[in-house]
Amino acid sequence: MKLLEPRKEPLASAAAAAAKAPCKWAMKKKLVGGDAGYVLEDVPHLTDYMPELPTYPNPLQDNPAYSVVKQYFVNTDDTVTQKIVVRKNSARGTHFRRAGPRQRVYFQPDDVNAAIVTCGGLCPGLNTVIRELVCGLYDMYGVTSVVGIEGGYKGFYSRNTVTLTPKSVNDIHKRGGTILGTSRGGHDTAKIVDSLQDRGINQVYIIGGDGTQQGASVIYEEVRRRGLKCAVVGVPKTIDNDIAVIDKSFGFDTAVEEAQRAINAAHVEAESAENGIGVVKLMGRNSGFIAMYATLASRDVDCCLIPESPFYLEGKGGLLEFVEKRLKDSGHMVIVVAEGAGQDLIAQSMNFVDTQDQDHFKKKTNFPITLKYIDPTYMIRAVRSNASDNVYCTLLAHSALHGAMAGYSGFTVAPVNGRHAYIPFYRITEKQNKVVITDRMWARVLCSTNQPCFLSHEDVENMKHDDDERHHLHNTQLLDGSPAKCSPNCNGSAGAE
Ligand SMILES: Nc1ncnc2c1ncn2[C@@H]1O[C@H](COP(=O)(O)OP(=O)(O)O)[C@@H](O)[C@H]1O
Ligand SMILES: O=P(O)(O)OC[C@H]1O[C@](O)(COP(=O)(O)O)[C@@H](O)[C@@H]1O
Ligand SMILES: [Mg+2]
Repeated sequence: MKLLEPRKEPLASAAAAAAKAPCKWAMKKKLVGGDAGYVLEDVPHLTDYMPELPTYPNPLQDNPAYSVVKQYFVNTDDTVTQKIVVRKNSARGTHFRRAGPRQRVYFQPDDVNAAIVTCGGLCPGLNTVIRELVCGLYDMYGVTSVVGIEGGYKGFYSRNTVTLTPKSVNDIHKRGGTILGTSRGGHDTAKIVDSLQDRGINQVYIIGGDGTQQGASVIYEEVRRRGLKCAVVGVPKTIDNDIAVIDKSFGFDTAVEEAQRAINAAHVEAESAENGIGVVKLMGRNSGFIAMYATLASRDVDCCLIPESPFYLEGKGGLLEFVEKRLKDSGHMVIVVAEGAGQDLIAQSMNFVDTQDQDHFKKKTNFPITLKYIDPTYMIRAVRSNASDNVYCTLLAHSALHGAMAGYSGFTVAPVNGRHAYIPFYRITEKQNKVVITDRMWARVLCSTNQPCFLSHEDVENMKHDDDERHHLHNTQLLDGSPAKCSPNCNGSAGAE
């Protein structure tokens, strides 16, 4: 395999490209430079536009549960590195502010009026995040006013609020969905901020995916424009695990686990029939992470199809040829298809998956098959979250409310390389995370299924080149105007290995 030549001047060209096409966020970025190429992509703080705000001692220091903690509070200078793999001469690169409780807070418990809203599609763990926000605010900070907004963003101006107490949310983590309800579709930012003002809400926790976080970012801008003391905090949610920068989204583990049940059923059905094919359709309109991880976890899958990896049906090296070969070799097979995979092909030419058209396959291959199609799409996201997601959701909720109490606003919270961090909205909304099919993880899938990659050598080389270009263009501008240096081994894609 051809190795790529080391790039000669990636940093200079990246800086020049950025200068030519300044991103719409350039003015809003809060970047701080340090030694050896260190960059902090900081999040806004209420004091950015309300410099005189008073502070108070953090009530956590009097909490008996925390009395044994060696260091109660996160050092104000602590940051979390975005890139964990470095070389001897690497620039230190991008960092985010470390999440956690601060020594001084900007809200007194009695003054806090918090609101929680869930938006977008469902995801296991939504109720756990709600529960832990409520209990955390009550138990750690002595807050006693928390309301839920029903029905997503629109609920701010079309519904009454519901009072949330530790008692009312006590068991909700054992249920799927969201007790608050959710919605897609548009919303009116001005009306939402009017509602925050009218109700005296000064901390708002917004749980949702990329669309929701973009909405939260605009809400934050409006809150700031009006000069309100209101912390706007995003908690990222996506069943597809397609949010950039963060390690993993909550509910993803649960979804992959639930998908195993469908794959097992498909395997049993396929094994029991002559030339049995079990097809499982999983969520993932744009990103194939659920299909990829469910395939790797199962070991019963013969072929995994995801939106990021193009494939073709007929002819040499096509899917049908592979299916025929695998059936001849082992008498049955399991195919996992992410819903966005080969959309054009499936719609236009085959109806292989959607109509269970067994005659079609027979016509094409002269080969009798028994096809069983399982569609657990909504089942994998409607379940309650598993133990590991419950713990994850608890930490997310705690990190979120520590940030709000400490006066940060206009940020989202998530683990980056295992440590929770406060991330500016633009970093998680500017780009969707996708499976990189030139990374080792996808190779692991191909190895485990032994399926062809359905790509020519030339396609693979072109993709590698495109990835390389993208990674080196991922640069940024410091507050003093100088370009922050992207390190020579910047891999640019969160979660990639
Ligand atoms: N680009 C956007 N800018 C501002 N708000 C948005 C944007 N996209 C979606 N929203 C708001 O966020 C809500 C949820 O978005 P949606 O894309 O449906 O789900 P998700 O947050 O899971 O991606 C929508 O109801 C809409 O009001
Ligand atoms: O039917 P709905 O509610 O639009 O949801 C389906 C879609 O939402 C997704 O699950 C992604 O949503 P999130 O990333 O916001 O969780 C897609 O995979 C799927 O196509
Ligand atoms: Mg979305």
